[in-house]
Amino acid sequence: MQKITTAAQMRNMDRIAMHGVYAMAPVVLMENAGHAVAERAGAWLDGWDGKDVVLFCGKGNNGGDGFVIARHILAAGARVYVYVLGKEEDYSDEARQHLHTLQQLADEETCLLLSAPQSDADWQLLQKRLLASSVVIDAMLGTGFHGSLRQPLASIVAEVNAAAAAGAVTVIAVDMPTGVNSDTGAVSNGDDDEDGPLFADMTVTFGALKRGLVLYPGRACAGHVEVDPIGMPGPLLMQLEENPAYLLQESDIAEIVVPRSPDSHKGTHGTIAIVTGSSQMAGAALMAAHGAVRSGAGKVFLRVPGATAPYCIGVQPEIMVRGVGTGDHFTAADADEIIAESKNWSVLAMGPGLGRDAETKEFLLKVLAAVTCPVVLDADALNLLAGEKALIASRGSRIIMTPHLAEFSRISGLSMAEIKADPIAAARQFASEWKVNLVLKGAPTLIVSAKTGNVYVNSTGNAGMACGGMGDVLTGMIAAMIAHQGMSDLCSAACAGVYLHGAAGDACRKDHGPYGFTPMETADVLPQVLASLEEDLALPILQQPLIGGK
Ligand SMILES: NC(=O)C1=CN([C@@H]2O[C@H](COP(=O)(O)OP(=O)(O)OC[C@H]3O[C@@H](n4cnc5c(N)ncnc54)[C@H](O)[C@@H]3O)[C@@H](O)[C@H]2O)[C@@H](O)CC1
Ligand SMILES: [K+]
Repeated sequence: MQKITTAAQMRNMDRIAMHGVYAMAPVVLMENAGHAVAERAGAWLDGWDGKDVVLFCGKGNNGGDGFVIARHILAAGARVYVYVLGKEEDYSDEARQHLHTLQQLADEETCLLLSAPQSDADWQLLQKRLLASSVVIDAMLGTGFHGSLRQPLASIVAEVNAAAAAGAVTVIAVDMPTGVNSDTGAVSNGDDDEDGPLFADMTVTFGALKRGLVLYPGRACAGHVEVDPIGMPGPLLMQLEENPAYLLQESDIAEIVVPRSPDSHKGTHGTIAIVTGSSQMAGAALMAAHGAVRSGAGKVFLRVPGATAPYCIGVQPEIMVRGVGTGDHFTAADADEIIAESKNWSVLAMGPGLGRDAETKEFLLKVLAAVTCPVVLDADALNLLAGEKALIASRGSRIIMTPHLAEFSRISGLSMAEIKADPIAAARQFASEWKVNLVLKGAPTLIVSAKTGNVYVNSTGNAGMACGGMGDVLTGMIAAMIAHQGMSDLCSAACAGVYLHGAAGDACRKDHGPYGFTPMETADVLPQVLASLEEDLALPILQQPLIGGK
């Protein structure tokens, strides 16, 4: 599983690598970092031979990495213009040492060392060089960046972005794209194009992923990301255990969503109860139930308020629908019937289209206090339970809450700005206080384990999924995953549901276009997504075809 770190954790790791028992020379770590970029970017670009490269080296250690890169790509046949943006005397010892080595290689033909542009003529020359080159390497700022870009970096970044937009160059970022905060993903100058961040085609990052490479808006600046261990001692990388966060990838999901046993039956795959809806919003209930059906649930029961039932019965034959009571929303009087039935359920999901009537809150409180199966809470259930931390916490981590950002703001009491400043910390804090597994829906969606506090950052999904009903489908999918054969805990089920939901959205984007595909269509491609997940897995021996087939 790919770990995600903060700048402070990286600095700590660097410090132990250099000054602890490992006693690695700083100059060696920097050499490894620069060499890793030359190698990985070279492989990605089909080699350096004959390429004209413009390389910008900032005044910190990110710039020092740049001096190493210059030496390696020169040896590999590139012609390189190196802009040295810091003063020699201000560089760290290791960066200055690499600059000295590079200075010995400088000539007029293949390696030109230049200082920061000052006059109009300098800027015009820089523009010309950018347009005439094929690759730009950004070694201006890495994990040391914060705030908004100062000059001359802001103007250089604007020139690089303009050259890239003109289709002239491929942009490689070293460790972080310049202008992206490595801890938060915040970018220089927010939405303003002026003084904004650099947009890279590829980023080679060191040691571990940085949060700013997986959180938006920074993630959109990074392009293709590769992580290189740069020779850090293995135990140090393993030690990044404090407040760990991980990127969820296909290989992680393939490990938890294992193929079904060939002798399984519908009882093996769970009885999923979706208890939700109101007459105004019957569709939300149906979409949640459909999400569960398409995720392979053994049986799906939909329980809706009595007056809502006529809109749901017969819509989809595989969903077993029944009305409870006679109203158009649930009330406390409906709770006993649900509690009695729940003894046969593997999981209960509530919230989509539930409505926010005070009587429905009484129903929810009564049901939650009595049922013993795991519960998924979404949408209006979250709004109604906003002040009920003690009741939720008393359920012993048997709940998954799935708020989007606005719902999360309402229940946590945090402002949007506070959440966006550090979503990973906000999500982790909430899961710990409420003792729940949390799915904080957004771009990207974060999942927090109630048991461990580990945070998982989803890597699938796209903006086409930003439409009503997608969350309802997700609720049903997560509920079905809880009952999936071999699923070890609620957090794993939440991770699987979120990842597969995003992957299904990505498949729809590919098939239908960037947006306009529906939540029901998204649920419908799930079997194909599961098929691609199983492709690389060996089939259990009994499932291998005996005759023919592949
Ligand atoms: N031993 C280490 O610490 C290693 C560090 N490495 C590299 O070193 C980088 C971190 O080095 P540093 O801590 O020197 O930081 P950076 O090189 O990322 O940046 C530091 C400089 O950025 C300036 N700065 C900050 N915000 C700015 C803004 N808004 N506008 C303009 N300038 C701004 C600061 O004044 C400082 O001079 C990593 O990203 C990585 O590339 C690698 O060499 C691997 C080893
Ligand atoms: K950089």
